[in-house]
Amino acid sequence: MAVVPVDIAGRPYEVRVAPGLLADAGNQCAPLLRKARVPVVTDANVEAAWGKTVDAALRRAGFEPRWKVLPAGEATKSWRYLAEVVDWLLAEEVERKDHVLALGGGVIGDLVGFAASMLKRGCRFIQLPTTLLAQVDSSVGGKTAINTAAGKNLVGAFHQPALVLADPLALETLPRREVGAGYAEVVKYGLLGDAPFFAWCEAHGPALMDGDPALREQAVARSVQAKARIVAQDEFETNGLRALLNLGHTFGHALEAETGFSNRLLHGEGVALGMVLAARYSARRGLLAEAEAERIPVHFAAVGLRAELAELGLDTDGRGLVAHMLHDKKMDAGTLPFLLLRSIGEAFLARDVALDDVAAFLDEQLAG
Ligand SMILES: NC(=O)c1ccc[n+]([C@@H]2O[C@H](COP(=O)([O-])OP(=O)(O)OC[C@H]3O[C@@H](n4cnc5c(N)ncnc54)[C@H](O)[C@@H]3O)[C@@H](O)[C@H]2O)c1
Ligand SMILES: O=C(O)C(=O)C[C@@H](O)[C@H](O)[C@H](O)COP(=O)(O)O
Ligand SMILES: [Zn+2]
Repeated sequence: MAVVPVDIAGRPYEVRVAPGLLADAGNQCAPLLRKARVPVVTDANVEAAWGKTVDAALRRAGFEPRWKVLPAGEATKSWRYLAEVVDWLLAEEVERKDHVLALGGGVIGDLVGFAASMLKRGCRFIQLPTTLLAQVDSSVGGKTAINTAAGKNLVGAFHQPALVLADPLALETLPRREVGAGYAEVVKYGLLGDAPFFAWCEAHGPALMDGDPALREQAVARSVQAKARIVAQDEFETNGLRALLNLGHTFGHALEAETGFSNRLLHGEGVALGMVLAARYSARRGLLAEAEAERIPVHFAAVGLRAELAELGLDTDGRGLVAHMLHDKKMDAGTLPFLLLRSIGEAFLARDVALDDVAAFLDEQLAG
């Protein structure tokens, strides 16, 4: 088992990565659980695929799981389901020192983490991530949120989990499209700070996508190590380091908003397109060699991820996409810092980007 410590000051925790962790969830969580009754929140797809396994694991360890099953999909990260989860946790008489289990992808993790952050001014929670995206990114680092009509993740809190159990076996039931979305966030770690890891992705990405369990486990462990290093040094995204994890997200979140947070574009798919756009925009400004920038869409195409904005068939223009960006949480006194690339493996926050220029660039990309 790989154990990655996340050294957050005052609230350190472990990310454990190993096949079979879901089937052993009761024993893994037992030292943290104070009562027989254990609240578990999940979505309908995950319940169908892994509910019995986790239920049996908890019962074998002497617990009585209580289940709340939500609809699957991004629309669940909303005021409506936040209220529903909080009311349910209150009805279950969850106390501050209790732990809520979040079993699912980033949608469940973000929603349950946010609910836990506000329940009785903060109770504990454990992440049991079941998507590649959640295992490599969303279950670690304590960003929790819901979406609102104004945009992505606009209401939320920093609230760290007490433990993360990443079981690569969970990925065996995950649809290929969802694996691709999670893989985009894996590639992100290479692009933002680890050129050899991007080269590893170029070499192994197609086999990873095809299901190679050893490669998936390596990708999860290496991604979590990268994220843990960053969030331990900048938990609240204040010193510029954690902002690097937002590479591709200003473009990506605008695309998600434009497509209505729907199945038309998954978060990771938006991030993949967003990283291509960030790289090409960096090249347009003379910061990055064009040939380097083009390695990114070539790699995404090789693993079956859409890499061309024009292929999304959006009915908008550059200004329309830039309008969504004005809600970005990086906005600072009316200017929007952008994550750009100096090379593959070196992202940085540029504070001199004019939104009119971004809109003009996006018009070109939309036209293909
Ligand atoms: N907090 C963070 O740091 C952070 C980081 C990255 C992304 N996110 C957020 O995460 C969300 C996306 O997460 P996601 O990609 O995991 O999506 P998701 O939670 O919607 O899961 C994707 C789909 O896969 C299904 N599923 C999950 N696990 C499964 C399994 N093992 N077998 C079969 N089906 C399974 C789900 O029911 C869903 O239909 C977005 O809202 C994004 O903003 C947050
Ligand atoms: O953990 C972080 O920090 C990230 O930025 C990880 C991103 O992959 C994730 O999508 C995050 O939710 C985006 O952050 P936001 O602050 O722009 O909502
Ligand atoms: Zn993301």
